[in-house]
Amino acid sequence: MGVIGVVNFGGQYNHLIKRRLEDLGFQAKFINPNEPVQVLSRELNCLIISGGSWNIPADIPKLGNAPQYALEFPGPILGICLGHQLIAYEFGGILGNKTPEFGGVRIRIDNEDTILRGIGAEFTAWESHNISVDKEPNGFTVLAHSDLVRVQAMANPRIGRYSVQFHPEVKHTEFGDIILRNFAELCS
Ligand SMILES: NC(=O)CC[C@H](N)C(=O)O
Repeated sequence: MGVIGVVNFGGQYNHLIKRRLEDLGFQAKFINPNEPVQVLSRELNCLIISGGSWNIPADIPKLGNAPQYALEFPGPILGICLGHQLIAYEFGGILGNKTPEFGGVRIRIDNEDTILRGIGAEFTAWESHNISVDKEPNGFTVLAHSDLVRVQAMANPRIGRYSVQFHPEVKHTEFGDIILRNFAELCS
């Protein structure tokens, strides 16, 4: 079984991501975003780039090597919230800041793909963001939307990039464990 690195920007839910993965039987460790991508590539099978207070693109210089991870890490990556926005931005998607969402939001699935497999048509997820992904990058498929935000989840399985705007690690997100497990199963 592979080790999952959780890139830690000090977001309020980061400890939950690690604990949930461990509860599901996977091995996880926190990663300092200043670690060189070459070191991570040797030690880890996959990465989660998680949430934090930084805003993209203004705070990109504060994200250490994470932008490079998004582009160059050889294994699968799951972006959560800030990580979702970072992956979108690095691959050429369009971000906006007109549709903040906080608290429970209804998510509608457009395409199950990998990470949303086994959930059904819709579910309620916990959100905590000001920035949003308004247009997915070329090569990515939109997996889910909400009333306000067109890209709640997206994937490019060919290059192993998956991301969600909401927080699957928070208990208030229905099926959060299924989403984390669907991703973690790609890591062996
Ligand atoms: N929770 C987060 O990761 C927030 C990301 C970003 N700061 C935003 O407001 O959209």
